[in-house]
Amino acid sequence: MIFVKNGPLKGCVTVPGDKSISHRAVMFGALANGTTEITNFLHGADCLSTIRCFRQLGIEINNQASSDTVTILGKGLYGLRKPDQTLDVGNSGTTMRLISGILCGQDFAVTLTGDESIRRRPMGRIIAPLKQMGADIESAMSNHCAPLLINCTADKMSNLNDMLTGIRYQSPVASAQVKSCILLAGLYAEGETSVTEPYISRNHTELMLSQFGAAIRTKGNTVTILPGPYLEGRKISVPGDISSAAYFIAAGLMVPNSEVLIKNVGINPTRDGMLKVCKQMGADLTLDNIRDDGGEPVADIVVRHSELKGIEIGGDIIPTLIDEIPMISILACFAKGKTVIKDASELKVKESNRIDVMVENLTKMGADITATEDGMIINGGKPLHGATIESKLDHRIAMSFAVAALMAEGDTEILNAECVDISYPNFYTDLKKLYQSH
Ligand SMILES: O=C(O)C1=C[C@@H](OP(=O)(O)O)[C@@H](O)[C@H](O)C1
Ligand SMILES: C=C(OP(=O)(O)O)C(=O)O
Repeated sequence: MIFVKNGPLKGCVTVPGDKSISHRAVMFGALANGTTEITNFLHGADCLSTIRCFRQLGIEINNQASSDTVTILGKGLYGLRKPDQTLDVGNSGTTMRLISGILCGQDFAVTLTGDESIRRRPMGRIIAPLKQMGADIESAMSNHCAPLLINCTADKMSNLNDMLTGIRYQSPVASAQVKSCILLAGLYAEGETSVTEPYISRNHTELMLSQFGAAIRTKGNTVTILPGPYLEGRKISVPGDISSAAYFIAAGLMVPNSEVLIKNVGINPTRDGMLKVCKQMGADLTLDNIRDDGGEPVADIVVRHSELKGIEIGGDIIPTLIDEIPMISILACFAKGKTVIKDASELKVKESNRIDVMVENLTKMGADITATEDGMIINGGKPLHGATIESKLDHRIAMSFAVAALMAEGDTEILNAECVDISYPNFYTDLKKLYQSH
């Protein structure tokens, strides 16, 4: 797909539902008793993978493409059935890691796999704690990656009660997927299960599980859950995804004379690092109509073109903006001075190695950017020119460069641009509307 310099961006956009919250709503709805109705569900390929897996596990899910509402007929914590085939999570790390915690609590064996990218991503980070809980979970190729073989049938369990055992886990990484996986296994464990993280990662699991009736509490960086006994189906309204809003925030700030209103965006403080960073860089960015939507804070965001300055980004803010770093690194190319992004080595184990892929592609466009061990250094101010961009089938890379192209002289070609389907199927249409509507 070819993109050219364009702008200004004017008008209003409503981003689709939050990916993390959509996944969790399906999973917890399946484990609850009764009906769960999800509005503003994200119909991206990743969340559809979660729906497909839970259908294979015997859950009835009504999902009409014409409507944003999905209905789950939950069967309770012990209502899943053995699937006939291997479960395929597609490209979704969230599905793979969270479902593994749930499947370790089931009395049937199952194999989990996914696409080529998923089969390269590290699963040792969930295998180790799940094994500590007494689960029988293995990497099929013994390489700490998927396919995963899970067999926690009664005869395989080391615990005399045929159950998982609660653990106190000190996680080496700040990862909501690792944390959520262990907490979900904790629903099926004997005693308390707790996870302590080096920095707090997104807390949607904690907020939503508690609404479903789980006994879960947070103190500092530690979350503790008690087993079962009963989750109750409920209505869930999914806020717009701040990770999708990030592209319009950046485009509005970078392209001269732009003014964009982004409506109904989730601003949970464990996800809002991009807003803080933009402010610190000097952005003209305001939050209007701040409200609570079913336990998650939501706002409308107004951004106007701004002169930005480089800053240092690292430490506890990183998990709160981890998926926005590709976009932030492009923003830094248009800021005055130096931006240093550190403590972000997790970027290397996403859908692609997002440090290398950003540095490689931005260098092709003429940026002054260097990869470091745990991030990147960008000297802003060099004009960008069009280039051929390898998206590496990574949705966040494709979307980030579609925005960079608006500021680059000449054509920018993005290879495999359709991979945005993973989290934002209408992204290019929504972006175009903002610069073509006036
Ligand atoms: O829990 C989640 O929904 C997610 C957690 C993050 O991954 P990690 O837990 O690996 O940091 C994030 O990058 C991913 O897009 C979604
Ligand atoms: C890393 C991401 O997702 P996941 O880990 O679920 O594949 C993402 O959406 O940027």
